[in-house]
Amino acid sequence: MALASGVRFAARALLRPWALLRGTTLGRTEPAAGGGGDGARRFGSQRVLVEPDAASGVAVMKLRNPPVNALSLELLTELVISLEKLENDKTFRGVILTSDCPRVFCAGLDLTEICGRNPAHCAEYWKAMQELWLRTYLSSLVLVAAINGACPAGGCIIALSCDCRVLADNPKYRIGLNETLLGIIAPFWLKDTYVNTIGHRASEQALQLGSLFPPAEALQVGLVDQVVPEDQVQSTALSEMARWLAVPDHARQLTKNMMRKATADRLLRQRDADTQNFVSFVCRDSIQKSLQAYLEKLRQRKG
Ligand SMILES: CCCCC/C=C\C/C=C\C=C\CC(=O)SCCNC(=O)CCNC(=O)[C@H](O)C(C)(C)COP(=O)(O)OP(=O)(O)OC[C@H]1O[C@@H](n2cnc3c(N)ncnc32)[C@H](O)[C@@H]1OP(=O)(O)O
Repeated sequence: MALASGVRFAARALLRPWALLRGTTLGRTEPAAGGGGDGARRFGSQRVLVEPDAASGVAVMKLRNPPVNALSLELLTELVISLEKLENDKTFRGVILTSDCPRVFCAGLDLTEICGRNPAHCAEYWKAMQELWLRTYLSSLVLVAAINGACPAGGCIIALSCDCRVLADNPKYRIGLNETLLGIIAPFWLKDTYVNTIGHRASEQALQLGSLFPPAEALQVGLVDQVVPEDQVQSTALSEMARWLAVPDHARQLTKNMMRKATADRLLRQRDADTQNFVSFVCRDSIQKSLQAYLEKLRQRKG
């Protein structure tokens, strides 16, 4: 009951994002720990914490959906709204995207959103996923992913939509698109994003094998730009940000658009068909069974 109303609330907000601003902490600012002036005030929502620094024009956006930052409908909605809010505020030129959950950047799709759900819910969920990807991939802001934990599947896609990726050097923090291992297929726009980042041959191999790369291999294949000790992820992300912000915004933004527009347009042209494909695929009995089995395996793995 509570979940159903939460989902309806999130869905309404996706259509009318400002609806979510009422009755939540989103849009409300509060002093950041140890902060004083306007530049140190933070805002956010239940699942996304935003720490803006007006002086530098950089905000740190933290995913906070424990235990593993699975991309629930609510988290997707709140991420889109928080990003939009920063984009509309001309004070900000860059965002560092990171996790507030220990050891996990983002576990990808929230499998409970597509297991045992009706087609209408799966469609609504997938549209929210498309929306987040389009918003991040085409964002006018510089986005740096400070990857401080495991980063499979949908988590990897969020990181790949950023302009630059810094990964903590921990063998448990693997990154990649592992969909095939769940018996599902990455949609074409995830595949395109992969190819745009690591090239065709490497993507062909990694996608079919469902490879999750440990840090050194992720660096070697070009999936991330830097691998650094865990306690240096944030500072390195800030240094990267400074490098990107040294470029005039208009030139960088137009260049980003030139590089990414064709890929995004491909999804924009076939958004409804992509949604229908997704829904008919995940609602198949055989796919539902393999998703259930995968979730069960994850639950049993514990302890
Ligand atoms: C022909 C047309 C084709 C059209 C397209 C069709 C399909 C496209 C489809 C999809 C694209 C999919 C992309 C995805 O993102 S799928 C999700 C893939 N994610 C994973 O495989 C990650 C799974 N999780 C993990 O490996 C680990 O949890 C992780 C390494 C992230 C963290 O490990 P840790 O040991 O810290 O935590 P756990 O004990 O494993 O988990 C805690 C808790 O969280 C639950 N959980 C984990 N991941 C998910 C998830 N993705 N969704 C929902 N719930 C998750 C886990 O079950 C535990 O729950 P509980 O036991 O505490 O109840």
